Parts: sequence; C-alpha cells; structure tokens
Amino acid sequence: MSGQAVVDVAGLTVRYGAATALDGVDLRVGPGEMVALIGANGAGKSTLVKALAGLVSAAGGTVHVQGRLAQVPEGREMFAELSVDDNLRLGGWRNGRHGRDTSAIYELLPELNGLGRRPAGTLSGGQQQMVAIGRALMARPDVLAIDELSLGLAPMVVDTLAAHLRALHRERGLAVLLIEQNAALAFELCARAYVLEAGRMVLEGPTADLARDPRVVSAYLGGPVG
Ligand SMILES: Nc1ncnc2c1ncn2[C@@H]1O[C@H](COP(=O)(O)OP(=O)(O)OP(=O)(O)O)[C@@H](O)[C@H]1O
Repeated sequence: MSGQAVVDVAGLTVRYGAATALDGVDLRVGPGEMVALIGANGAGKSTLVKALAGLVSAAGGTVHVQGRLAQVPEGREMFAELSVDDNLRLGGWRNGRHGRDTSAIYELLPELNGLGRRPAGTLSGGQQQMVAIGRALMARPDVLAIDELSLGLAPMVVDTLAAHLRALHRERGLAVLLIEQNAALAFELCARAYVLEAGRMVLEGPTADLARDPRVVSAYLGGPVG
C-alpha cells in the first residue's frame, strides 16, 4: 500500500460494558485500495465498521478517516415504506440540494432503472443491496465500508454486485473495505485482507498469500487442514 491511508485504525479497543469486542486492532486502507476484513460471527467486524463511522467510541487507540466514508450496513437498513428514489436521496443529504439528484446512481447501477418509485421493502434482497450501495454512493464517498455484501444473496446476484464494485474501484478510484464471511469472494475482489478473530487481528497480507495459508484455508475457505 502506498500514499496516505484513507482509513487508519491503530491499536483500537472497543468495549461493550465489561466485554471487549476489539482488542488493539490495526487496519489501514490506502487511497483507491480494496481491502477485505474477514472473520467468523462475533469476531468484531461490525464493531470495527461502527467505530469507523463514529457510532461506537474507542476505549483505546485511534481511528482516522481521510475524506468521506459511507457505509453499507449489515442488513441493508432500507426504509421499507419509502420509494427506492427516496432511499437513495437519503444518502445524499449532506450534499444539500445538489445531493438530491439520483440520476447518476441509475447510470452506475442500471439494474435499478424502473424501480425508482417502488417501495424499497418490496424489492428482492439483491435489489435492496444495490439500493444500499447506491445510497452510500450518493454521499460521494472516498471510501465505502460494506458490511456483509453477499449475506443471503444468490451467487449470480453477488457476481453482479461484485462487478459493480470492481468498476467503481477501477473507474473512479473508490476505496473499499469489504467485510465478508464469504472469504472466497473477499479474496477474489480484494488485493489485501485482514483476518479478525475474537476481537484481535490475527493475520494480514496479500490475499494471494492468505488464500494459501493453511489456517485460512481450513477456517475460512472450507479446505483441508495443512
Ligand atoms: N451492542 C452490543 N452490546 C454488547 N455486546 C455487543 C454489542 N454488539 C456486539 N456485541 C458483542 O461484541 C462482539 C463483536 O460483535 P460484532 O457484531 O462486532 O461481530 P461481527 O464479527 O460483526 O459478527 P457478525 O458477523 O455476527 O455480525 C460479539 O461478542 C458481540 O456479541
């Protein structure tokens, strides 16, 4: 990674009461870099994303975000009764009047064309995930943190979402932090990855190396030990 990091987390500790969710965690995302964060249920992945967005406070360590971070939250968090277009607009609220124009999102994510007036709650899971990505893009972010892109979605739908992310990364230099339980997908999309276990970062490196690491293969890629 080169250049100043858009996300720089150093020694981050987060506690919920007496429970330590993150324990001295380091993570960096460079400008225009796609980085994966993998880990099992309860490892602390969502807590890390919340810390980046300032939704939980640090008991120790530092979190620096350079530029604008937008989140695609776990579970997508659509406003089910609002139209797709209104959901998208909510993502642009910080940009004032100029933030209300959603047309660029339909160009970036053509699958949403024709759905603008539909209540978001009536869409499929894949379409909702696309709206969640579109809503995040409305904030004109420098870095997108996506919590569980693929959860509950069919492989073909995930392929489409992944292709959009690749294009955004390639054509617009968008940096992405991809939080995934599907390590195979994370490794395919990202050049570098971190592995979080029980609140501690246990591995970090190029995905090409991690994909050959026996510990990663057995725990996250469904392969044999060793
Ligand atoms: N609001 C909360 N209050 C207390 N404990 C919490 C809270 N949120 C998370 N935790 C605990 O903190 C730890 C990390 O949770 P977190 O949701 O960050 O993990 P995760 O890796 O995102 O898991 P998942 O994949 O299930 O979302 C877990 O032990 C969880 O039970």
